[in-house]
Amino acid sequence: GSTPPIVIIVAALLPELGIGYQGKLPWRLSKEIKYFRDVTTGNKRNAVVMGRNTWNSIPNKFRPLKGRLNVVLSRTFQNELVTPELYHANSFDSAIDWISKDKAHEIERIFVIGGGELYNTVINDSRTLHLLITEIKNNLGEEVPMDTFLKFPIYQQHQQLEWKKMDEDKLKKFVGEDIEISQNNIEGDYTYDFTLWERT
Ligand SMILES: COc1ccc(Oc2cccc3nc(N)nc(N)c23)cc1
Repeated sequence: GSTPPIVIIVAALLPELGIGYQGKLPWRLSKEIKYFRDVTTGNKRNAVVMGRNTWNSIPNKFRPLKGRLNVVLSRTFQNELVTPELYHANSFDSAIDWISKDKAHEIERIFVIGGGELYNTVINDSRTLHLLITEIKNNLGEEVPMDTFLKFPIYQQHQQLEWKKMDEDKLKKFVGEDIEISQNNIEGDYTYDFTLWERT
């Protein structure tokens, strides 16, 4: 069957595009987590694809992420449906192939949810057409400890940009009208905006 749209969803600290420190998110932004849960859950069944380290750092009681087909990638996995909510795959391609063939689950969207290694591979996959990036800024301009960064070629001015940031109307249409989109959100030391980027 045809492959459902592949969407990267990530929250990153500008300008370096930091996303983590020692396997954890450096911030706790409650409205942002609600946005992540609501967008990836959606109204029809979606898949969330993640690397093994990301899966292992989700507390047991919160995994699999509920209401979504969880797909975990590891080079040492056999390709197998472990439970109706959990698929193991040994590559991104074999995961996409299985999801595309799997009629039982009619997946609407495939969300890539981390971590860094998977993000930096999937951004270069021509099948990835949408990025949902929560752009975070630190209000105090202080250094936030980070050790994982997005290598996304989208903020460079000089090169012919293949990625374009869409306006808020397109973001609202993409995530669905029942998702509350507020901008310039302030929580603790951070201010953040929800953005949608499309490959031209
Ligand atoms: C440690 O496991 C996980 C780490 C990160 C993760 O993804 C997210 C968690 C919380 C909020 C998130 N927000 C956005 N915009 N994107 C993600 N991928 C998020 C999901 C699981």
